[in-house]
Amino acid sequence: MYKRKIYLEDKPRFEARDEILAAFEVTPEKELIPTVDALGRVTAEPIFAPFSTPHYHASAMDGVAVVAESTYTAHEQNPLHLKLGVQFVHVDTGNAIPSPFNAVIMIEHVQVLDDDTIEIIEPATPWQHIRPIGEDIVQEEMLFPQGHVLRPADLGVLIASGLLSVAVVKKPVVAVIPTGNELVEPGQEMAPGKIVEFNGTVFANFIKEWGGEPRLHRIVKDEPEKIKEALLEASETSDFIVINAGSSAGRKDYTVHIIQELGTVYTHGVAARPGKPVILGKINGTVVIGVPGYPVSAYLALEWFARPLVCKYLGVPEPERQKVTVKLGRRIVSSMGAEDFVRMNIGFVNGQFVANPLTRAAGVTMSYVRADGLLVVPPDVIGYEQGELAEVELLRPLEEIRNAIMFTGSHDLTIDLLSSALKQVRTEMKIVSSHVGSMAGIMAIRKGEAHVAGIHLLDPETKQYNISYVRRLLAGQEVVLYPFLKRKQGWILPAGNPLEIRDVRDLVEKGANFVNRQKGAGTRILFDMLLEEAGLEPEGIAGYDREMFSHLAVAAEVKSDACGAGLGIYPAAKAMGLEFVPVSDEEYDLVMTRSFYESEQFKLLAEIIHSPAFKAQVEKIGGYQVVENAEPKRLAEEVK
Ligand SMILES: Nc1nc2c(c(=O)[nH]1)N[C@H]1C(S)=C(S)[C@@H](COP(=O)(O)OP(=O)(O)OC[C@H]3O[C@@H](n4cnc5c(N)ncnc54)[C@H](O)[C@@H]3O)O[C@H]1N2
Ligand code: MOO
Repeated sequence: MYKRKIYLEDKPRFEARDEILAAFEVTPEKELIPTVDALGRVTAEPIFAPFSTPHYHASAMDGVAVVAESTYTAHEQNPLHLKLGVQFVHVDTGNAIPSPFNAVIMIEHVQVLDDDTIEIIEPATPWQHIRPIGEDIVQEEMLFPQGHVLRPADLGVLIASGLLSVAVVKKPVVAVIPTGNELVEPGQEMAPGKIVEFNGTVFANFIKEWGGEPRLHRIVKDEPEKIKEALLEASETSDFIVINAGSSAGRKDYTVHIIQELGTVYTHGVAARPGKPVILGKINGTVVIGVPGYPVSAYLALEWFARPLVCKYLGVPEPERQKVTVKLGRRIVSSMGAEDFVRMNIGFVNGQFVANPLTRAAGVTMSYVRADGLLVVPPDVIGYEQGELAEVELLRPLEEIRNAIMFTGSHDLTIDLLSSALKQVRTEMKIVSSHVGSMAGIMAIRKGEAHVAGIHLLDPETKQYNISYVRRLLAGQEVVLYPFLKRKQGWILPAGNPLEIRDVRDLVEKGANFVNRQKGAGTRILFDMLLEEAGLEPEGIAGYDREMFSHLAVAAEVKSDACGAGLGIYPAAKAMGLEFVPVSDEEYDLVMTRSFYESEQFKLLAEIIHSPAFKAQVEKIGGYQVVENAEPKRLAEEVK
């Protein structure tokens, strides 16, 4: 029985990395492979040209080959006539130049008088339009040094030089061992408590991308003997080992003890999050990296420690990510003494890169998938204020980020449809959305942190949507309120509407359990207005204080209670198979700066919004209508 290990170290990441790199004693092997398959491979030795290219004097143009010295008298006033086979021959591009000829005249500069006579009015200079032997490659020249990563054009040079096979560094074999009793192989039945093993596939493909050769092991149970057996076997057959999960302080986290028993543990725990509980050690002369189970922690730890080993084996430098300075759209808090890796969405707004953090939960794979970049907060920094500038490492090409439309405010299903329709017509464009609610959306526009925000805010006094809020919160700014959708708000009720709820009074009279939305939500404002109009008090509503943060959460609550009732949008009721009784049409509009409104990007969006295909898609959801023929309101002009 192993004692549970409770305390992990907080070793600086680079210290841990240098130690494991030093412990990884490599003797890279060479292999001879066909040149046609050598893309991305690393040359194992310098490569020399066995012969020159071209290997003969070749014509560089279509024309005639002449002896330059015999053309010197040619002049406009003194045209020179040359005879075929004696004073000239015809040549095409690439043809060998026969002796004694030493120059080519382009066919355009030749007057053909008859089948075997031409006239020229300009002399040729020796070697004009001839590619001499070795113009491209000289015999014995070094084509590539050792450690060169072969690109498509490099393969061309090798083949042209007759080198049909090439000596490259063998790919390091990396054993990938997933562990855990809760794991099942992909495709197997997933009973509650079972998790499909997917980290292994991700690791294998990262390793492939970096130039290694992964060997994905089947799942190993959390049993010390099984883990030991897998590690020992892998230590014989691989250059290094990546073992996943069981790295922390849980009751079944044996890995660290096993590595200790079989060899040495250099590190257990680095000062970086997520990814902290990493294990670095060696058994049987083979380096082992124990990466945490949580996917995002795992991917980061793999990159910190496995990538340098692959690069060391191949003898290539570790690539660095492109960095860009961004303005932070939100405050970022970080722990003192440890690095924090924050996944960020990035957009290009008003000539500046703006970034917002995604969730920091290490189990949310989509946060890594959706991230445009990583903000690495150093150990001695406790965070950044909103609006501060910081440097972010990019996970996507800069162009992709530059072309993204930053959407914020209240989320709606139709924004995803809009995004995919946009991508269909302009492959380089996309919408990146962060959902912060209508009010925060308006503030983001005010601070120049997004291009466009979706809002639906009812003014209880004027009974109008959106305009009064925009006037108040964006006073004096050059913004446009663009009418977009009407969506049906209504009662969300158990299937068949057993309590026969028709209006707000019925909630009280028929004893329904209401499910409310959080303060500030558009739907909450609507409900309070309905109460006031009916002369009812919040205290009279059972469940008024039960607050949910989304339409779907309300619907889920209603589904679990035969007397439940909520207020929300139709698609939420439909998704849960519930009854929907319409109450009002809510106006969901877009607010944006005037410069974005006038941009090509928005013109394209507007075109899509009003296209028959998009309208049909939106109406198919149910409870939605695209607003037609309504004038966008330009706010600053109104104020002037
Ligand atoms: N008391 C403490 N508990 C934990 C600590 C700590 O310091 N003290 N650290 C936490 C941190 S941080 C992390 S990260 C995790 C690491 O846990 P393990 O490496 O022991 O991993 P497991 O608990 O076995 O798995 C966690 C989780 O990861 C998913 N998983 C695992 N393997 C796979 C796979 N092959 N494919 C897909 N997903 C996988 C799975 O959802 C597991 O539930 O520990 C914290 N706890
Ligand atoms: O630090 Mo753990 O590695 O968050 O997920």
